[in-house]
Amino acid sequence: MGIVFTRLFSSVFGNREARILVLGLDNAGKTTILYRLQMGEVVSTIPTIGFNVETVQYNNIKFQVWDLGGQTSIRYPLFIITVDLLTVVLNCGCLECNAYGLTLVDMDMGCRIWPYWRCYFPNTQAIIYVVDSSDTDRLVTAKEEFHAILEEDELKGAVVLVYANKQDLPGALDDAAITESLELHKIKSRQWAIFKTSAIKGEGLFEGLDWLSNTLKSGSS
Ligand SMILES: Nc1nc2c(ncn2[C@@H]2O[C@H](COP(=O)(O)OP(=O)(O)OP(=O)(O)O)[C@@H](O)[C@H]2O)c(=O)[nH]1
Ligand SMILES: [Mg+2]
Repeated sequence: MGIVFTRLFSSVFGNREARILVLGLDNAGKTTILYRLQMGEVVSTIPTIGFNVETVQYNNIKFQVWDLGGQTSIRYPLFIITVDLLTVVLNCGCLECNAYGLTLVDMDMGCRIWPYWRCYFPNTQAIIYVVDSSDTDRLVTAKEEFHAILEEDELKGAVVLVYANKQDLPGALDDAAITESLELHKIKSRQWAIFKTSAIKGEGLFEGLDWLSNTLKSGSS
């Protein structure tokens, strides 16, 4: 009843909610972006183990933004072997797996075979994929990672916003070059856009969010 009322209230007053995953290789700038969007400030970061989640209210949409650490990825699940069951569960994010109704018959093996990010995929409306545009050595890895994410069933309906981040650094590739490197033109069945950003300077982030909010609004009745 509560949920029905909330939905009714939301549809009458135009408040929308969207769940967004911020993904990308480690050091791409995901956490810096998250807090730039949320607080308007640059925070000092350490590599994210697990996730950060914050709410960003923008353009009449309440974005629930999940920033998943890039140290682990869909292709390289966490391999944590420990006798301490609690450590295994917390480090692997498998509590979230359970929350989505997945049964882990063998907790230890379950954590090891379940790619870590996948626990966060259900009910996602959009992916923000962050690339370090100056890290040219790892663009191939960033591309492979990106296309593997797009293959995931749970993310088939999600729209994609790419942030070509760290534009302030010398040698950073521009949006056209990142488009080519990530082979964005291979994306056929969903809406996507790329924006040049500098999380440090605060440039491009809200332009991307404008595109995202307009795209999400036009996609929902
Ligand atoms: N010059 C520059 N540095 C940036 C920018 N965005 C982030 N950084 C720096 O890049 C480093 C990594 O940023 P994080 O936000 O921690 O990266 P992350 O993607 O969250 O990394 P993981 O948590 O390891 O996945 C930090 O030193 C940031 O200050 C940017 O636009 N320009
Ligand atoms: Mg981080």
